[in-house]
Amino acid sequence: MSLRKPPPPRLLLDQVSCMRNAQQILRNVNVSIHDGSALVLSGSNGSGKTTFLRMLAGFSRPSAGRILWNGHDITESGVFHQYKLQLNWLSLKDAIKENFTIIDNVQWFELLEGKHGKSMPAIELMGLGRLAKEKAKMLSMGQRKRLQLARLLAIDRPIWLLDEPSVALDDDGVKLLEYIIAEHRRKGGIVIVATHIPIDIEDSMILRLPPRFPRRITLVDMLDRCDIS
Ligand SMILES: Nc1ncnc2c1ncn2[C@@H]1O[C@H](COP(=O)(O)OP(=O)(O)OP(=O)(O)O)[C@@H](O)[C@H]1O
Repeated sequence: MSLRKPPPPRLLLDQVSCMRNAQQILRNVNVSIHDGSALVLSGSNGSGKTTFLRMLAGFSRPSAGRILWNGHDITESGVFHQYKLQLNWLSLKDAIKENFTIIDNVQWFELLEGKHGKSMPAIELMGLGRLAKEKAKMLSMGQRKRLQLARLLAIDRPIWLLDEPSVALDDDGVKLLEYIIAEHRRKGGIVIVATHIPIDIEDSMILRLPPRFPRRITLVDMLDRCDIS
């Protein structure tokens, strides 16, 4: 019998609640996330998936509870400085420079990381090798998503926060996405993904957020709805 203690979670959400626009979006969420694991956030439009990711990225604070990274509260400034360097954020806003080439769009981020040499292999893996010297403005939506994923690989940070990563990808693109997620986890990385479209992520934890209810009707709403003619 082994008496070795299990490792503490890399990320721990402890009774986390979150408000947005004066509405309660998340209530008392508890999740332990270990190296190599994946958390999938699902739920209808407006249920709070992006809000959840934004909170993990430190763009907003929990209204109650704590998010701990290596046992430290990420809202403490000394901790946040280190924590944010662990994050790789992919969102629908793609931050692609239209007049830069595809390779420059990736290398620019890699350079900011003080890294070198991963951009071209990442671009090739994502199937954009032949387009590397083209301007980004000529890319299709799916190719832009592939470019974002290449950037994710080139930057190579341990915690991936992915907001609808499969949107606009074709079947092969989704398979590549599933592959790079599996590889990242195999190396001990963490993946937290908000998605409507089913993605094949082995042994993932699933957090289904309940649908939002419309907020209470105010006097202004009622006046707006009055048909005064
Ligand atoms: N910029 C904002 N300011 C205030 N409230 C917002 C803002 N963006 C979203 N919300 C509100 O927060 C709630 C959760 O939105 P969120 O974007 O997190 O949902 P989601 O599950 O990611 O939705 P979708 O599936 O449509 O992407 C919604 O009720 C929405 O109206």
